[in-house]
Amino acid sequence: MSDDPILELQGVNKSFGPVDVLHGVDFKVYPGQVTALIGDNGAGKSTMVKCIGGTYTIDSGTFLFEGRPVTVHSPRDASELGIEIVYQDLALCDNLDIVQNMFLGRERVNGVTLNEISMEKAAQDTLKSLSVRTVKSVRQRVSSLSGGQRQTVAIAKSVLWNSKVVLLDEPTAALGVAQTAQVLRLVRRLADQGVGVVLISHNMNDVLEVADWIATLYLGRMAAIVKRSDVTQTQLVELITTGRSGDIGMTTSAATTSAQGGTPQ
Ligand SMILES: Nc1ncnc2c1ncn2[C@@H]1O[C@H](COP(=O)(O)OP(=O)(O)OP(=O)(O)O)[C@@H](O)[C@H]1O
Repeated sequence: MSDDPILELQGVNKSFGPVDVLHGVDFKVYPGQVTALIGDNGAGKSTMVKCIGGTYTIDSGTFLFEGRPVTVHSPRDASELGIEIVYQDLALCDNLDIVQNMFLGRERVNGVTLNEISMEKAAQDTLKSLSVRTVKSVRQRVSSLSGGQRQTVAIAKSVLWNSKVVLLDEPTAALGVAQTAQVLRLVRRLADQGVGVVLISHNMNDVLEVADWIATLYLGRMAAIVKRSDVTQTQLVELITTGRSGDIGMTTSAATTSAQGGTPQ
């Protein structure tokens, strides 16, 4: 497993007119690990995710991908690097089946139109590689799937396209207990395949269960990035609500950088 981050933000700032939203944000995503991104409403999580996904362009700071500075000006730039965002409202088409959804807009690869049989097999193989057993047939229409199954299809789609970093926006927000457990297992398997996973979540139980690293945004600043094993739920709640927690609270870039000096054991 690599000790080098696959994606890194250094001192990133983003404003909307007079509204400063992100201030000097540092962030790292490691391949094969889950980094949770948490913070109160309005802390700047969505803005940060949209900067990573190319919906917004950063005003200043450095965006590194696989160690090289990159400019991400559009979702296309991000997806060409291998960055995929699975939004909460899942961009799936209800009237299409699982295969059609997984290949939507990408039916041609390197100028070659894929045939139905190869698309069906690729969809099946991807679900199998993630040990997904809850989906009976890849020819099932998405409208007939449960919330958990829909999340599964959206996450599997990112694997099918060899994404290197996948950001999941509140993937369990609308799910019950059993489906949440299923999706969290899938999140772990995604990381086990070497993907750098970012989990945006308000749910502390989910975060504590699945994350390797936890990054807390507070009023647009990175309050702390800590190893899951080094933090308690109480400390996380303090970080979210005050930006500090005893000796965990770190508001400087230097502190954040040293906190992420290595991968968790
Ligand atoms: N396009 C915009 N123009 C002006 N202000 C914006 C814009 N987008 C976000 N903001 C402001 O930036 C701040 C951070 O918003 P953002 O949606 O990134 O927070 P969040 O952490 O994702 O919140 P939530 O958990 O509620 O989704 C908020 O104060 C918001 O009002």
